[in-house]
This record gives sequence, C-alpha cells and structure tokens, in this order.
Amino acid sequence: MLKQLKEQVLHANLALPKHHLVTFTWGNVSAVDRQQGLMVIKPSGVEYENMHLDDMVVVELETGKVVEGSKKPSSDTDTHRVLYLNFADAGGIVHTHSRHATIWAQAGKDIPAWGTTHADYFYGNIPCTRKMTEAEIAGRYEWETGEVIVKTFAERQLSARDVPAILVHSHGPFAWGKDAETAVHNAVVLEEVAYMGIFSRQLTPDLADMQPQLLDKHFLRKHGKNAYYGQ
Ligand SMILES: O=C(CO)[C@@H](O)[C@@H](O)COP(=O)(O)O
Repeated sequence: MLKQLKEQVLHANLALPKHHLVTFTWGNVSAVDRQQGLMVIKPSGVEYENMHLDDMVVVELETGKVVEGSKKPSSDTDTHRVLYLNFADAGGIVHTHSRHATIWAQAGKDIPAWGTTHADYFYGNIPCTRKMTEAEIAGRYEWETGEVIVKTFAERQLSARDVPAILVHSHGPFAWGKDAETAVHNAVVLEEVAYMGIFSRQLTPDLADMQPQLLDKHFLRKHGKNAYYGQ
C-alpha cells in the first residue's frame, strides 16, 4: 500500500542526516495521501542508516490508527496529523532539532526576515510559538504541540502557504511543503536563515527588518499567483 509515497518519505528522511539537520534519530518526515486519508511517517527511534522501506508506517489521518507497518510510528505523529488536518496545502512535514533553528526556539524568538535568502522562501518572520502550558504537556502533548502551532498561525493571521515553517518554544522547528522533498528543502533553508540570523543580530543588535519592498520582490516572484506553493 502507498509504495510510492513510502519511497518518497524514506528518501526524505535519509536526506536529513545528509543535510546535517539531525543528530542520532532526532527528527522525522511524513507525507500525506489526502484522497485516502492516510499519512506515511518514519518509525520511532530507528537509526537513519538502518532505515528501510518496510519500516515506514502508514497511519490514518483522522484517527491516528496504524494501518500498515510493524514498527511504532514516530513519537511526533500526532503533531504531523494536526498540521495536515489544519494546513490544507501541506503534502509533507519535517521536524528536526537542527542546531541553529533550535537555538531560536529555545530562546523563544521569531526569526526576523533580514535578507533575500529568507524572503525567497518565507513571507515575513518565522514565528516562534508561546511556551506550552503544564496541562498541555501533561495531556496529549504531541497533539497539543500541533494545536499550539495552528493557534499561533491563526492568532498572527499568518498563512501556512506563505510561511511554511515554525519554531516550537523550548523544542525545535517544523517545516512543510507541497511534498516531503519540498518540506526537507524548506527545513534546510530554515536552518540556514537561523544560522545567518544569529550572526546578523550579533553584528547589529538592533537590526531592523528588511525593506518590505524587497521582501515582496523576492517572495512574490517565486510564490505569486502563477507560482506553486513551496517553490
Ligand atoms: O522531538 C523529539 C524529541 O524531543 C523527537 O522528534 C525526536 O527524538 C525523534 O523521535 P522519533 O524517532 O521520530 O520518535
């Protein structure tokens, strides 16, 4: 079942260590088949070098029930489910603990739009969520993580198409795209702009946001009405 999607998800997961986005098993990629209401995600805690096609786990989007696969799905499965259920254009999702994006998440700070590398992919700041509450952590933690992400987008009136990434406070980044490969691409760019941003702020502590005209120029020519999400 879903052989092609499993291959895409395996390939995307194996791209994480190649791009230096993960240490040990700290990360996961999934992709969704919306017609069938199913998502494919990597297994929990399996080393990337030992990960195979048969290890991919198929999960029902609505219920979280595992419908195929002998291994436990990623511990972040419920967060991915909430994002697919709320962000209609997301076809693939990535979570990592990539170093520089995680530094911003631990500091609880948005990554400001400071240059065209950022503007080619993200139409404004990359938001950081609020801290999760004790009740959220004690409850359905991974599901609540997804809810906090969705609420952050709603409260700030952001579009998941325009800003395909977020930082979860005290945790790390999530990125998405039209498919698993694009989601990984966006996660790589997120890590790059996080890295550049730390040094930009060090060199100029009161650095202002980039010119709105330059943000528009770079984002809209790639993502305007004739361009496709995530490209
Ligand atoms: O966020 C975390 C742990 O803090 C997880 O994403 C990470 O360890 C990966 O877990 P899985 O192997 O996907 O279950």
